[in-house]
Amino acid sequence: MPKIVNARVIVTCPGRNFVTLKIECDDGTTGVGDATLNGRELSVASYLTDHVIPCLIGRDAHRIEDIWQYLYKGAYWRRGPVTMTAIAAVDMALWDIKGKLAGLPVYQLLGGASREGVMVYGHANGTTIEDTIEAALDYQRQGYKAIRVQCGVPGMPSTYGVSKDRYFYEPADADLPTENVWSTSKYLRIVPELFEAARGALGWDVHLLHDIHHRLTPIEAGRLGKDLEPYRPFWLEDATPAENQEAFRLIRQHTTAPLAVGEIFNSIWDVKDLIQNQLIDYVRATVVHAGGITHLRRIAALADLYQIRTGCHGATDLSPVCMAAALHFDLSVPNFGVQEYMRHTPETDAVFPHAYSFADGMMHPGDAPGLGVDIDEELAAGYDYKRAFLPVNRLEDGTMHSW
Ligand SMILES: O=C(O)C(=O)C[C@H](O)[C@H](O)CO
Ligand SMILES: [Mg+2]
Repeated sequence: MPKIVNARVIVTCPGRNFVTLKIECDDGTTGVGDATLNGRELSVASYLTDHVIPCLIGRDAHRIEDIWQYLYKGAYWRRGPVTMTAIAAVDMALWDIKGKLAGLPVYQLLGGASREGVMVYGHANGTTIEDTIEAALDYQRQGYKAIRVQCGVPGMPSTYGVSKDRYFYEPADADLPTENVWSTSKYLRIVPELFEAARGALGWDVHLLHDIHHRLTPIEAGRLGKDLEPYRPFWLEDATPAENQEAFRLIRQHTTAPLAVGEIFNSIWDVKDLIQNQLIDYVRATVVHAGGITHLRRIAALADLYQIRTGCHGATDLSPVCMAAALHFDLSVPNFGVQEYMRHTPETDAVFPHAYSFADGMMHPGDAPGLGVDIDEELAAGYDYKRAFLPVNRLEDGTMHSW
């Protein structure tokens, strides 16, 4: 048996913070797992170092399911983003080790490829509709088959999804939370105009996506869905906060726009009612925040019964280790829908050398044994952790709102 003899957490900041778990077996085989929780990074680092790693030493690295159950049930305190991100990191690292020992890429261990490649969507954004369309045309020229469109809201100094850089979006931008301002009525006016312009410029052969980022009430989301229906959106994401899964029923009653939700979900219980009542079309839970490949497969299997497809979160705060794990998952599950791909900076890519690749709107995890990704520890050591927070959001009168 490959016995776990060592595990350590590596915190690095090649442009943004990443937390990585590296597990080592007695034969020298190592595996890596992403443990990054944006804006709360050190809590997961501590959870792993202080409470998980001591329990891993001496265990059989092949027993992925048993270790998952041990960490989930054994903590007594179940679920939550910190716990589930820590479990995910262990799970990813163990799949990586199993693949390396088998001499196979992880997707082969998950049942093999169910498709030739993984369709990804890129992020087109700009302060104005014109800038956003220009960015979207650039993505279309690069071969993207699916593009998320977000633009600034006139009268608002900043808007979610609009970045300073064309390709790299970093919302965790300050060592104390930046304060944004939000107006639902102004937002609801601009988005249909954006979609009309996007269809006019890009045509109908490209999928258009949009992220509402938890800001609307269910009935406001129903209104927006209706307004966007003529432009055939691929999905509307995070229309309303999802703590109350029932809220999506009201949106569903008013629009046929497909609904996606789940990037902040951490377990199957967050999405169970949404799936079983067929209130959504895409589940956005991803490997790092939802308990690893082992747990995400369980979520996908439940979703598949109800013809709901996957659409994993893939923003830049999910490290290339998570991206690799997500691509193995995406390639193998029968009910894959789309994968988000917000590319990492060259500094990040250098710290995490990886086998995955992009061509013609599709990605592939590559055929290196394991996850096909590693961390260059020497390079990582050159980038010290830098405290960073996600923004907070207020209405124009100062009331706190969801960011
Ligand atoms: O990529 C998306 O759809 C997001 O909503 C990005 C999130 O704001 C980001 O990952 C938060 O850390
Ligand atoms: Mg989102």
